[in-house]
Amino acid sequence: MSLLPIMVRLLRTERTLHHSKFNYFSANMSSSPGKRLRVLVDMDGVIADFEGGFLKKFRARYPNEPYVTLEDRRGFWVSSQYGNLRNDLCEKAISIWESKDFFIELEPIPGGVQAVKEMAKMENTDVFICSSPIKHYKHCPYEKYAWIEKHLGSDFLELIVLTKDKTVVTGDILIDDKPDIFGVEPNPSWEHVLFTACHNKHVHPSLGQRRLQSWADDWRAILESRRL
Ligand SMILES: Cc1cn([C@H]2C[C@H](O)[C@@H](COP(=O)(O)O)O2)c(=O)[nH]c1=O
Ligand SMILES: [Mg+2]
Repeated sequence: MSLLPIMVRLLRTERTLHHSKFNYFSANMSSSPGKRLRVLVDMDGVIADFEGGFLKKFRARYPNEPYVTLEDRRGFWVSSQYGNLRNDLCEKAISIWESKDFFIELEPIPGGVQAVKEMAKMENTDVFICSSPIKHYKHCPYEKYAWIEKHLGSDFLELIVLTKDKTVVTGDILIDDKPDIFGVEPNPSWEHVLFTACHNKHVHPSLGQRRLQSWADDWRAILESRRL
């Protein structure tokens, strides 16, 4: 087993602690009520129900094929779990999210839209939607923009970051359902708060990693803790 991912996580945790200590002292010294915060919010699995939308469309298109219930989902990659079920199911799974209307028709995750709107109105707070598009770009990027406009409003069209590599985006917090987020930047500026989803419920958080169980959970407290 490679020790590299563990060492990277340890370094990130150390960096997070260092940041919070630094911010604590600087906040106290300046008697400032708190620093300006930049929050990055993921789309799929955080505000848009990718898993529910996928399962519904997979069962409708392939009614005679086996499928994985949301209860039995394990691991971030749906395509891998379906491929493990039977080789050809990997391609069939991919065909679902490569289809027109897949992304635009995703249902909002309960409480997500309201929370993001509220967050964006908070004083000293900048919110960006940070999402990874698929490489099959015919529909996905367009539909991600359309989804944001439909559910969050046109003002949020200014606040979208589409990237395969979230480590190059700077921010204080990244709320994301993917347990391992790596890229070219070994020390991303953000603290990754893991948003609970069917596929990561059983994942043990890495050292010091915080979770947001749902949008009913205390996301405001998590934001405020980074402001100190
Ligand atoms: C589960 C799964 C997802 N994808 C794609 C679909 C989305 O465009 C991204 C995930 O984006 P996020 O910003 O990290 O939420 O990944 C995929 O290609 N294969 C999969 O199995
Ligand atoms: Mg996601």
